[in-house]
This record gives sequence, C-alpha cells and structure tokens, in this order.
Amino acid sequence: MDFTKPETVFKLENIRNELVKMEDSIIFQFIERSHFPTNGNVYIENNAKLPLGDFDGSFLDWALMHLEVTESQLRRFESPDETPFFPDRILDSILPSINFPQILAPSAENVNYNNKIKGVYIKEIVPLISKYDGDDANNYGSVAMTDIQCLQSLSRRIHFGKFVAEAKFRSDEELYTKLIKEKDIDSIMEHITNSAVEEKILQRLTTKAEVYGVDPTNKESQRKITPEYLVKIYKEFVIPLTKEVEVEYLLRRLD
Ligand SMILES: O=C(O)C(=O)C[C@]1(C(=O)O)C=C[C@@H](O)C=C1
Repeated sequence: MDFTKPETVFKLENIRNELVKMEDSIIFQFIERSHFPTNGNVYIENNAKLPLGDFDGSFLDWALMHLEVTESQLRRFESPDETPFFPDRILDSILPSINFPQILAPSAENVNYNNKIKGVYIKEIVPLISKYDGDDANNYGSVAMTDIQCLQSLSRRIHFGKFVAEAKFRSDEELYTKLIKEKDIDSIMEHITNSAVEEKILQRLTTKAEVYGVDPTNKESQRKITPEYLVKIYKEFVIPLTKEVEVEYLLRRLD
C-alpha cells in the first residue's frame, strides 16, 4: 500500500493486510507496557505530584503534546494515515511537503477519535496490560513513552477505518450515497460489518498472543499478554471504535 498511488489504497485486501501487520506492533507495544505497573499518576490532570508549570493536563498529555510538536515538524501528520492527538498545537513541517494525492474525502481530517481512544486506553486497556495495579515513581517517563507508542499504534489502526470506509463506499457508491443521504446510521453500520472477518481477526490474535506473549524458551515464565485480554481489547474497543470511525467518515463523505 502506497499513499502516493491511490489505486493501491482503495483495495480492501491491501487495507486488511495493513491491519494484520498493525496487530504485531500493537501486541509488542502492549508487551513493553506490561513491564510496568498501572502508574495512575501519569494520567491525572494537573497532578500536584507531577508539576508541569502552566500546562493544563496530565503528564502523559504533556509528553504526548511535546512529542507531536516535534513529529509534526518531521512531517508525521502530513501522512494521510496519521492523526494527531493535539491538532491545535502541531506545527508546519521543516521537511518539504510530499504532496500526497487526495485519497480520502476532504472532511476526513475532522474525523478524530483520539480523545476517545486515549480515554478508553487509560480506563480500560492499561489495567488489563499493566504488570500490577500500583505506582512506580522511578518509571513515570518510561511509562509515558510506552503509553505514547501504544496510543499512536491504536490511533493509526482505528483511524484506518477511514480507508476501509472509502474502499467500501467506492465498491457500492449508489447504496452508500442513499444511506448517507438518509443518515441511516444503523444500515450503514450493518453494511460495513463483516462478522466473518472479525471472527478471523480474533482467532488470529489468540494464536499470536499464545506465541508472542510468553518467552518461547521458558514456557513457565510469566505471560506478558494473554489471549483472553488481547481478544477482549480488540472485541470490545479496537474493532467497535474502527467501525465508529467508518460510520462517521461515511456520514461526512458527501460534504
Ligand atoms: O475489514 C473490514 O471490512 C473492516 O471494516 C475492518 C473491521 C476491523 O475493525 O477489523 C471492522 C469491521 C468489520 O466487521 C470487520 C473488520
């Protein structure tokens, strides 16, 4: 898949292959996060234990915002598959623009689920993947950095729903145009859903977690990520959020 060649992007098969590759990044980033406790202090906004001058937010927000400012100057958010958590704070790139062809509808950049993704990650995912529920002040920086890796991978995966939705729209423009004009959210959701594909993803994740989640030379060692939790995270959060992105993108597709 090459964003400078739109014809490679609109093939559902290519998009699904990218989603499969992203599973590995997400699993390995979860494994990195599993070395640390929950460290709730990192997520508390304006936390007296972690003073950040006049910054309004959590330590994680502060680190993520500063990283995004730097990454924006390195052209990260010009790529159509990257969505910033702080769209109001990012800067122009120092590198010359690549001028990607217009692949998605112009309203695509307004579909930004990152606040929701961050909320779900902190509340639902961190407790499942952390080593234990507790605090380790010596690792606040490491935790924030691994959280950022997890969040950026989840964000890319979930916002890939825009490409899936565009491919599906192009495969049956007449049907989707009708449903979009009628704002028939339930029918759009029904048409973008492919339960067999979802089932296959969950089965593959079970196998991957069984293999990647434990030291292969010591099967008795502690599991870093369990199939049960990985499947739960995909089934309850990752896939439903991807579908929400698909529906919202389609609702704005004709704007
Ligand atoms: O592959 C698709 O068709 C998608 O829409 C992506 C996805 C997913 O999140 O993985 C979402 C909805 C479908 O039911 C199946 C899978």
